[in-house]
Amino acid sequence: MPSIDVCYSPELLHLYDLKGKAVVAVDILRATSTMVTAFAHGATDIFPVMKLEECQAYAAKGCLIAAERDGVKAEGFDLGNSPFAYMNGNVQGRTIAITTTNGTRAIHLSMEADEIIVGSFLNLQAVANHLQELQLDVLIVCAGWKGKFNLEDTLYAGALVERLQQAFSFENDATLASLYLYQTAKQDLVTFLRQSSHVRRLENLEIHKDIEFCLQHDKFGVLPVWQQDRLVDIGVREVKG
Ligand SMILES: O=C(O)[C@H](CS(=O)(=O)O)OP(=O)(O)O
Ligand SMILES: [Mg+2]
Repeated sequence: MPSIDVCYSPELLHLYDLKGKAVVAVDILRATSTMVTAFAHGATDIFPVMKLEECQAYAAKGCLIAAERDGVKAEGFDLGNSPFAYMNGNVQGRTIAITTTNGTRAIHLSMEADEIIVGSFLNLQAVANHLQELQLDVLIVCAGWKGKFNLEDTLYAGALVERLQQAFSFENDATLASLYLYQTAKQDLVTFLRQSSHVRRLENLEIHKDIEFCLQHDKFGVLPVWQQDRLVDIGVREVKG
């Protein structure tokens, strides 16, 4: 039986051997939720990049360029990090280059894995189904915030563990803790996260609509995976609304 484990921060990745594993990179608020939303609305591929200048250079290649710093769209970019900015037909058939504070970094630091999958509550079951087919050991990599633990990515880890617990073994405290946290909070994730650092940090930016959106389960069947130098969607292209 393959195993499942949770890494609470990209800064802890040096403790794990990623070879032979499938990594699920997660940044619920909001980078991976936004990437999943972009694919669900027709984006063809996504380049997650670390630096603003690197991202800007993709404009010359015909890409839409997206950047978030301090929770807001960086100046001179087409898009920020709100999923709602990707829903009005503007990303249909387009390639996107994106850089955010935490999510794109988590993806880049996971490059040694055999497979990198982008997870969010929005495509929770699509990820769970894929992992059951793959039969690789799984490491859920929480993007956290600037190297620190966060609640929202841990809740997602617990939700994925709950869906996979019959088919995967887990004998580590990180996985158990994420599962227990999710089971405590799942009746009302929005209320549970009210005191979280992300909600408090970005409260003035009025992103409550984004938070409620990103906490919806199984809205999309998309399955972004890393292929060669970019993310592509190998899931079911179905927008439920
Ligand atoms: O845009 C977001 O929601 C966050 C902003 S912050 O760094 O958590 O303040 O970025 P992300 O890379 O999606 O975590
Ligand atoms: Mg985040």
